[in-house]
Amino acid sequence: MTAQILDGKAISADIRADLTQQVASLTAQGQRAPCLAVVLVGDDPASHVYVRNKERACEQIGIRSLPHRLDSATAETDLIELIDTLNEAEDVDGILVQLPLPAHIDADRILGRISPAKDVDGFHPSNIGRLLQRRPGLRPCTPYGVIKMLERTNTAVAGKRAVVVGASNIVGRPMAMELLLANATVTICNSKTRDLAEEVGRAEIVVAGIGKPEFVRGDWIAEGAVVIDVGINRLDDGRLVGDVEFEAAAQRASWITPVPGGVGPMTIAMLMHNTVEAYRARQV
Ligand SMILES: NC(=O)C1=CN([C@@H]2O[C@H](COP(=O)(O)OP(=O)(O)OC[C@H]3O[C@@H](n4cnc5c(N)ncnc54)[C@H](OP(=O)(O)O)[C@@H]3O)[C@@H](O)[C@H]2O)C=CC1
Ligand SMILES: Nc1nc(=O)c2c([nH]1)NC[C@@H]1CN(c3ccc(C(=O)N[C@@H](CCC(=O)O)C(=O)O)cc3)C=[N+]21
Ligand SMILES: [Mg+2]
Repeated sequence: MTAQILDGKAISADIRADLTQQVASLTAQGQRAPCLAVVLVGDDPASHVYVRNKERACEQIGIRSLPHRLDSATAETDLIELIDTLNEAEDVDGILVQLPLPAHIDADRILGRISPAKDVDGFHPSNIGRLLQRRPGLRPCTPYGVIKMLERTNTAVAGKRAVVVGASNIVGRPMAMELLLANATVTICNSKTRDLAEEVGRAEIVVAGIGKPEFVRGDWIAEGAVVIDVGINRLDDGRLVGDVEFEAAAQRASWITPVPGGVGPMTIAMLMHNTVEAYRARQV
């Protein structure tokens, strides 16, 4: 089998076009535009690129973006003060604090300080708990985007054996919860998993998010599996590759996401979706 490409760039463009229309009809009714505050601490070059991409997506859709670029030496107390101000601001709908934060700042404390109603990343313990309990809330963008991509394959997730490789708070764990919510039978692997090849080989859906270039070998993939690659790894030669050995995996998979142009653009589209959702929820 040779895989069909799950084109995150195209799917995210559809989602963004839909949001553009929604925002246009809100503003045509005389309502203010939704607003996303983006907080960036320090000068990590990759973070600056991501934040610029988010601002560009906002602009395209008609969401107002409110950037806060802070010095790497910013005190945790000052960052908390900024979060509190944004939490209180009537005209701010979403707050995103770009990760990673400098080592002297406790990221969990910061993420936990964001009002759950404005937590468009879906990282607040309250929103994670809501996802766990199948209650409505803001859903983490990357796993939510993966679910939207799976919908495009027109294959049911319910009843499928899904294997998530990676168990971080922002990718693997919420991804596993999303798949469970969609009634898959879910296995979560981590760095202590004894036989990763065997676990992956049983999967009808594989989601890889570990941050190790091409770590998941193509010959581990079961014939006909759907392969979702969340990994973004910049190689020394400047190339961007995923966590899956793409060419070899594509020989066996039914569907596969490329890197770049796969999950990454979906994450940004779902961030925009969450911002509009947070806006609507705050209007009533
Ligand atoms: N496309 C997108 O929009 C996004 C992409 N990413 C990318 O996804 C990747 C993962 O990011 P993130 O979750 O933040 O990374 P973390 O480093 O926080 O987590 C990595 C996870 O992978 C697990 N892991 C590491 N090595 C192995 C192994 N050999 N076998 C099985 N599991 C392993 C770790 O296990 P343990 O728990 O035991 O330590 C951990 O749970 C990165 O490449 C990142 O750039 C991240 C966010 C969004
Ligand atoms: N609070 C917070 N929320 C996040 O969602 C968050 C974060 N912090 N910190 C970093 C990670 C990573 N992440 C990506 C989003 C889009 C692409 C993306 O669009 N990638 C393009 C390529 C971009 C490039 O060329 O480098 C693609 O895959 O096609 C990648 C990675 C969001 N993250
Ligand atoms: Mg830290």
